[in-house]
Amino acid sequence: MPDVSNEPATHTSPETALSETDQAGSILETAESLIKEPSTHTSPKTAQSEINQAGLIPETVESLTPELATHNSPENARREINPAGSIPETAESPLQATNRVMGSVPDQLESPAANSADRIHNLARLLTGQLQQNYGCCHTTEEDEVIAKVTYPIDRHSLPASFSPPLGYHLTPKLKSLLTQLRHIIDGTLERDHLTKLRHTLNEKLGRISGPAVTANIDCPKLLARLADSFKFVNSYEYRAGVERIPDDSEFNIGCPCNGNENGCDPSICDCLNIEEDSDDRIVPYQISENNAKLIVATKDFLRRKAIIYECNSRCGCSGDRYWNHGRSIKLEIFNTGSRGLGLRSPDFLHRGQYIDLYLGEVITKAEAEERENLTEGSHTQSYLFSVDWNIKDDEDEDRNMKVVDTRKFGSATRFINHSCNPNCKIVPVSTTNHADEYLYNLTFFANRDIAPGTELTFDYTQGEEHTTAAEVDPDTVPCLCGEANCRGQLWPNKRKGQGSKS
Ligand SMILES: C[S@@+](CC[C@H](N)C(=O)[O-])C[C@H]1O[C@@H](n2cnc3c(N)ncnc32)[C@H](O)[C@@H]1O
Repeated sequence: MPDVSNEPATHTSPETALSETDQAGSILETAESLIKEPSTHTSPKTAQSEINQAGLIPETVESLTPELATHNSPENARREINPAGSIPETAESPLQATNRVMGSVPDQLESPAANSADRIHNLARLLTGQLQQNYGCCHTTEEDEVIAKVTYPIDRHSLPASFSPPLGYHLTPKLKSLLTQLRHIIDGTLERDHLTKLRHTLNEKLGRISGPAVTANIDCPKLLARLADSFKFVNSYEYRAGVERIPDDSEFNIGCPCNGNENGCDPSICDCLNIEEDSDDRIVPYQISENNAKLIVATKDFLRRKAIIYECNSRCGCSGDRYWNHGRSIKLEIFNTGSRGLGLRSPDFLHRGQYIDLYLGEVITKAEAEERENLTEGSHTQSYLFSVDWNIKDDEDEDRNMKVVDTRKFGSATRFINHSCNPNCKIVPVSTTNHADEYLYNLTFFANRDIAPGTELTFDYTQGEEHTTAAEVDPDTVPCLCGEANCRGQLWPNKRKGQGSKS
């Protein structure tokens, strides 16, 4: 690594000089082509007028380059900065001179009026002028090319490969500083360009979700990249190999005998009205919302129960249009919660019992879920598996028939719903068009209380299971950061990572 500092050791230590050089790496690369040309192409005078043309520097070139002020030819300039020669003695120290010179540059470069492309362009021109002054090189055509490259960088790799001053020359502190600034500005621009691209990609993906708008408000580049690059939003289940399904036209797929009147199905005969687990109660799960006559919501009583909904459908005597709110009717926003990764909220007011959305993703077999879980075990703490196990009776049944919804790579917006020990949503199993397929149904979110706009939506990942107490926290399990007064301290008991279970 060459010594790139011509300052006395007291001003720039070798370590600092080296690290500055490293920092300026890609700028040095950018500037390489500037110094390949012989010194005859552009005189210092031309350089000065070009720099002034750029509208950057109110002062003269001489005032910006005091070490050159007394020299009119590149020859002299070369001798001046040649390490073999001596730095002329002036009234001020080299550091003072550098500070004085550099002091005026950042102000202009940081002008809030200038956008990043302008700033790069201006800085590149300034840098070009400085290189011309110091090394007496720079061909206008080549300069234009370099300016074009740094002004409109497509990516880091489009910049030239390396830069070093001509043999026997050192970079002045001012040039080093300019190069470093250019590097920072280019880096900032590349990052902003990258973020803009990611946002665009993500917005396109979000735009393909059916129903009211789903938006993303994500400031963290890493989270944004994860979502834009490696996640696909889906509007229905994605069935994977080995998942067996009973066809919709199966003879076992029958509807209720109700002929449907304005009171809905008859609880005494309706086969769709669900039967609560461990009871013979037939429950009517819906009612018209007390606060919004146009809204059908899950009843308060139903939200307290552990039950599945068999929704009436086209095979029913009532023609299936009575109880159900078909499709999502609220807007959603994915946002960065900070400590718990991404989360979900709605800008709309949600009424207690209001249908929110489905939990969609890849439908896989239990064996496949175990394989996927083993593959990711230990590499992260996030889990996106939800068991569809409402009708599973025993271990054998589970091994043979249980399906799991995996939302790690494919999913709906609800896959961003985080856990809370005091949740405002509930996930309910809902069988819709195919009541015959007892091993496959929808996982459906409802508001279990009124929810103000902008409130994070949460549900209990161990809903329906026995809960541990805060005193029983397993230090090896995923700690819960819901922040509620009744927080149990962990997401899943006993190191369990899968979050799904019977509701
Ligand atoms: C289904 S994802 C929820 C979305 C997730 N936050 C993300 O950024 O993709 C479940 C994961 O979110 C995180 N998480 C959810 N609720 C949490 C909580 N209360 N405390 C800590 N982490 C939580 C855990 O990493 C968990 O494995």
